[in-house]
Amino acid sequence: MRKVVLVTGASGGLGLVLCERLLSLDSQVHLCMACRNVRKGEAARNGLLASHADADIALLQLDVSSVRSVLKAAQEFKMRYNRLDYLYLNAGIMPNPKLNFKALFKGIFSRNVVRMFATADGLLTQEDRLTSDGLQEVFATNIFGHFLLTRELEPVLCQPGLTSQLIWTSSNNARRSAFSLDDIQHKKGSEPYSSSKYASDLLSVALNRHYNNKGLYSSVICPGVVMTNLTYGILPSSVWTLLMPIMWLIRILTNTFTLAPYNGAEALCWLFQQKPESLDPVAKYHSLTSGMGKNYIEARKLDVDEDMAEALYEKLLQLEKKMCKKVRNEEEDISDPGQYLNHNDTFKRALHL
Ligand SMILES: NC(=O)C1=CN([C@@H]2O[C@H](COP(=O)(O)OP(=O)(O)OC[C@H]3O[C@@H](n4cnc5c(N)ncnc54)[C@H](OP(=O)(O)O)[C@@H]3O)[C@@H](O)[C@H]2O)C=CC1
Ligand SMILES: CC(C)=CCC[C@@H](C)[C@H]1CC[C@H]2C3=C(CC[C@]12C)[C@@]1(C)CCC(=O)C[C@@H]1CC3
Repeated sequence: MRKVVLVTGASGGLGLVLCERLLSLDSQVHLCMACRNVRKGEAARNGLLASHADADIALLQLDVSSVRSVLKAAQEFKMRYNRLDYLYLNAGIMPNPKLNFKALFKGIFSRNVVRMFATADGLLTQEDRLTSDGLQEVFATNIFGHFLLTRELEPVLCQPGLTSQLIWTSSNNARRSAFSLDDIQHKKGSEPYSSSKYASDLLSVALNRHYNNKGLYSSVICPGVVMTNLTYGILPSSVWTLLMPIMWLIRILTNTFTLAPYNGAEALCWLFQQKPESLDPVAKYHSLTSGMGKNYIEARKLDVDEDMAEALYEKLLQLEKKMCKKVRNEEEDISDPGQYLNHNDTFKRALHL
């Protein structure tokens, strides 16, 4: 049976390279590229068709940070396909990153240098903002939109007698101390990215608990440090040009500097080829590249506990209920113009007109 695959954030970076690699692994796949920017999506699709002329590649307009867009895209997907075998939850943002140069300089001369380059612990902060739904944008994009998408796609993901996979693009930058159950959106801190990536690790564990019995399996991967728009946004391009030779040297020191998106996508592709039942529900699958440029995968235990995962899952369910109600109420208001006439009548009566 031909597999159906949906990739979020497919217009560039890791998502686009993943699409290319999936088509090379399985030319029969039905590939659906979910992109927020239709023009960019079309350009990406045309690029793929240039090298895979017979491939079945569809586009789906999706802004994961918008509740309305997620609900609409899920509806559209369910009208087009009756099942989904792989859902890659890959779109992600790290807005307005600030690099702490003092910490970087100190770290280079410390015993923790390798760890610092692998995880960026203590090196990065971001400035978050609110979406039009009133959610923190990093949380809405990296976590909540994907959670909602998964829930809305449950009917096509959980088909009797079939298994399916959710694959989250997490990060080495996921850090327990950046996340708080009392502030899951990270309204109060300055590391929303670390918080959201830790939340994805927790959520994957909880989803396994709730959905494995329905044939749905969730995994998280870390692509390593990859040169994409997300990383280029951290420093001015002239600085990156100067740093690139050093970045290649660092690869000898740490296998997490995968650098090329092709290498970073290794774990994403590896999971595509695995039986979901054989995967470890509490592992993170790392794409690694040796100093000689060889790609390989390593599974490392997640730093999560089940109770915390469950508590986050419950909070997300509550938020889902609240946000969907809000959006559906707003839609009813728009589709029932009569009520504005009624408001108008009440207004006129009040003025004795
Ligand atoms: N690069 C790295 O070193 C690492 C990256 N990651 C993770 O990998 C994933 C992919 O990032 P990467 O390829 O590096 O970064 P890019 O910035 O190159 O790509 C991000 C993709 O996500 C899309 N996207 C962003 N916001 C939204 C949104 N609201 N709705 C829909 N799509 C959206 C972008 O679309 P558009 O083209 O419209 O901007 C783009 O296609 C992210 O989750 C990131 O956190 C994890 C660890 C390391
Ligand atoms: C001397 C030298 C090479 C300085 C540059 C250092 C930093 C720009 C990098 C050191 C660790 C990197 C890192 C990321 C981005 C680039 C660094 C901060 C990520 C945050 C990118 C996105 C992730 O999800 C995790 C990465 C962890 C490590």
